[in-house]
Amino acid sequence: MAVIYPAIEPRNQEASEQTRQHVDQLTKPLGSLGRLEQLAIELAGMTGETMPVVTPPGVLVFAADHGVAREGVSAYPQEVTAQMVLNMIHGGAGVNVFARQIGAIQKIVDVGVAVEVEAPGVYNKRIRAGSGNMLKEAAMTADEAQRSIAVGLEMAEAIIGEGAKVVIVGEVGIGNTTASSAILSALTGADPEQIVGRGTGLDDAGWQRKKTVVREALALHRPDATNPLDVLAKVGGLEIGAMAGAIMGAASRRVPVLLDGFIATVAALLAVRMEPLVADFLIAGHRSEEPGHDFVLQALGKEPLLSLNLRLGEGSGATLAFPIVEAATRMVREMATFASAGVSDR
Ligand SMILES: Cc1cc2ncn([C@H]3O[C@H](COP(=O)(O)O)[C@@H](O)[C@H]3O)c2cc1C
Ligand SMILES: O=C(O)c1cccnc1
Repeated sequence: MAVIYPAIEPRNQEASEQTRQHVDQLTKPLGSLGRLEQLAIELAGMTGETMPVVTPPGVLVFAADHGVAREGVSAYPQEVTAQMVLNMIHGGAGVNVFARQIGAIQKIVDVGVAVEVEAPGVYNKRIRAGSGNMLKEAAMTADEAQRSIAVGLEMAEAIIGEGAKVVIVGEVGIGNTTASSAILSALTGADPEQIVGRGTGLDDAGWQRKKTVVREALALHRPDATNPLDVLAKVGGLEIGAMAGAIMGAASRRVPVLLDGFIATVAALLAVRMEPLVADFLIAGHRSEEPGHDFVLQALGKEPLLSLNLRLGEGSGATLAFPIVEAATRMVREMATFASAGVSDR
């Protein structure tokens, strides 16, 4: 299968400029709403609407397992992935709580959990029963990597078709901070020593082991930094490919993407390396505790909205940041101007 990447248009500069002029007429000292003003101007460029609407948001959670989990690189066992998928179907995961709070459309997609979770409500897009152990073999074939991207593209279309005006991508997959770290090292040349973190909470010995696993997997496969698909196939993960596809799909529909933590942001970097204009549609939701997150945010040139010491994933940090994004659009639509309110301008 050869996945065809959708065309992506840059931001609409005229819409941004009109929104900038409107924001400067609102009843507040010039520039006093700081980054909220910048956010409104960026949202106008992304959507092409001078008064953008971001409700309802859509949350896509992609789930898959990782062969590398067998190397003791997570504080939790692999069964947790399937168990958390079931928990999400019942609405009990962190992301579900915060997604309900913001009135989000939610979808949970199985791209390759080790043991199939048969529950109504799970989108079955299984490509294989977990990726290969990157320490011994490629995580996926090139074909499987392309199929994972296609799943993301399809799910972005589905949630946008149901009305989502912002897309949040989340994930669950024990071992996926190892895969994300390997992708980030492969794409940027970052030293694993600097970007590999403790994930779910590894102790010192586990953390050292995880760094060694990433270093050895990269030495074994030598992924081509200029070929994001090669990187995804060799040291990536099924849900990470799907997240990259969904991010690309949203960007192609001019729907802003609100990024979650380390894993989602690494998926965004993959998407940007595939189609650079994707970067125009990204908003960084929060800064995760995972040390590689700061590194990948810098690579993308994005400053996060929140810094709450989160290290959960699932899309949780992005759902928490959403009210700020919504506030930026309400500021544009609902605040009075100096003229309309009869307030003296300077
Ligand atoms: C109960 C539980 C719920 C989670 N929700 C997200 N993650 C997060 O932790 C995992 C990645 O960390 P590592 O690479 O260390 O395995 C992923 O499942 C991610 O979504 C969870 C992890 C656990 C244990
Ligand atoms: O930042 C994240 O996305 C993250 C960090 C730790 C564990 N799972 C996810």
